[in-house]
Amino acid sequence: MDTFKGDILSFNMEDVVPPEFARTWHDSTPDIHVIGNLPFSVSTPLIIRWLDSISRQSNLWIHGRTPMTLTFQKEVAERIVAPPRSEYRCRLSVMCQYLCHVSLKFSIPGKAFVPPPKVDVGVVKFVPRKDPLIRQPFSLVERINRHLFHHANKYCVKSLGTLFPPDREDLVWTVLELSDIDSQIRPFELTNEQIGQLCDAYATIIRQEPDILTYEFRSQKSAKERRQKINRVLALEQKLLSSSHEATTEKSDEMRDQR
Ligand SMILES: C[S@@+](CC[C@H](N)C(=O)[O-])C[C@H]1O[C@@H](n2cnc3c(N)ncnc32)[C@H](O)[C@@H]1O
Repeated sequence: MDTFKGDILSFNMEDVVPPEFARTWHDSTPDIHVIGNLPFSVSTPLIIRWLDSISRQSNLWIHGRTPMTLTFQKEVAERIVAPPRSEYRCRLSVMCQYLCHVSLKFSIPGKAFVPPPKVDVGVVKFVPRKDPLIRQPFSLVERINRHLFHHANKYCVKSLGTLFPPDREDLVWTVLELSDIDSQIRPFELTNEQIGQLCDAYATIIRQEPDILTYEFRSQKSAKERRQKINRVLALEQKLLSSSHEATTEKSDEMRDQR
């Protein structure tokens, strides 16, 4: 049996598989199974990378819909499989579920490991879907979900507002109209299919107005915060200058009086 050593985050598994195991995407799953007892620090970034590969049918998934069974911190496993309206529903739920059938197979108590982690472990099986539930590029789906779940419990209209510049609020209403989504539904209540409709509507808008894709709410927000901070420093400087000016004036008045 061959052994490979390396960083799993950058390891390309494409050449590990003998060609006779390869299947086409729409065939049944190949006789290959990825099994990993992952360190918690690696599991989430790794699954995101592998989901990106699944969406492109690259890396190991060039050989077909290879399933995976992987360990996660129990709470992360709950998030991965969380249905709409669940308290665990988040960006990770949608990113995993739109590309894969996911199931929480079982949990392992932390004390079963040596050394025991402080939390329990959830074992999740992923089987790539023949047809993804959302037919848009992974980066676009990722962007929509990042914005949507930034305010998972507020009305959708608020989360969607962060996708567009403040003077283009009209586009929020266009997205809602095109996707036929109620502005008062909350992101954690949305089904994967509804999120797909939002992604399609957003894709339609950026085809017409590509600049919108580069709008970053966070950098706008931090630019605004930076401006506010600079203004506060300038105001403080001004205050210090005027109080030292007052002190100098008082002192020269005092000296004049003494003279
Ligand atoms: C939870 S332990 C599992 C050990 C063993 N595979 C088992 O099942 O008992 C995770 C292992 O992943 C290794 N590891 C951590 N980061 C890694 C990375 N980026 N690439 C590959 N291995 C990594 C750690 O050194 C550790 O041995």
